Amino acid sequence: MDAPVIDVRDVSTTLGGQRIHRGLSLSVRRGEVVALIGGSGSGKSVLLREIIGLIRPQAGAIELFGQSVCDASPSQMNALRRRFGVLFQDGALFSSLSVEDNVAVPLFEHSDLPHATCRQLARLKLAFAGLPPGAARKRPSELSGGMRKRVALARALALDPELLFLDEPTSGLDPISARAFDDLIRLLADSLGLTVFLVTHDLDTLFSIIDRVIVLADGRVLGSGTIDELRTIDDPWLKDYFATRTPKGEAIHGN
Ligand SMILES: Nc1ncnc2c1ncn2[C@@H]1O[C@H](COP(=O)(O)OP(=O)(O)OP(=O)(O)O)[C@@H](O)[C@H]1O
Repeated sequence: MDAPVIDVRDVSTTLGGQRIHRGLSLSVRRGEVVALIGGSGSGKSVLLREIIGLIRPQAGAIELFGQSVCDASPSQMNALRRRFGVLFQDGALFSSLSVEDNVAVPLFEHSDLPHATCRQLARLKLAFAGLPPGAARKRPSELSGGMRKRVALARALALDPELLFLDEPTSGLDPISARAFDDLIRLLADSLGLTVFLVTHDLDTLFSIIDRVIVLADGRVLGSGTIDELRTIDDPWLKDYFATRTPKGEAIHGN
């Protein structure tokens, strides 16, 4: 069997004197679309930042593609970064750059291609993310929130990653744009064979595009599985969470 694409083992994290993760373990296989859920402050975003090497946990091991993140040298981390894309909650676009240059930045940084070629590739990624050609020369501030999310997604895809991290991808979007964005993520995962790991509060995302849900509580993984499997867990937060939405025959994607 393939080694997991993401492997988190026994991670413990304390930040500002607060224990956030207490021996947390999870893994994600190639091609899975996995959502991480949990109450506010349960440590989802911190875990995401640890997995991508921005924060170092006090204890435990994190591997991406079989390579340790915690022990990676700067050049090893750089090589790892080329294999994954990240879409942060606020998009983190550069307001002073054009949309196409925002998407081209990873190519400017990680390839030896001429800038004109990087921009051509950026325009392809923008089309892939569903943006019209006219958007490329605009500034991010001239686009709608939904379009800016798509620019950020195009940038996360700039280096043709195998793995995509998304932090609250549908936050701030109206329901129609949110569902369209969900559909785009699933389409990309299916057509490119991407592994997707996302943090979300959006139940519609879980019901529509996710293969497996991982629940964080009390600094550990409370459960992992399809929504139907998680409904059987006797936990007050989880029961309240799912009670906000009754099943309408929506089936979670098979696992
Ligand atoms: N740099 C930091 N220094 C100190 N504490 C931090 C830091 N970053 C996060 N925390 C704390 O860690 C805890 C977990 O934060 P995190 O952002 O991971 O929660 P979350 O599960 O993503 O929450 P939400 O769903 O509300 O976004 C919070 O109590 C937060 O205040």
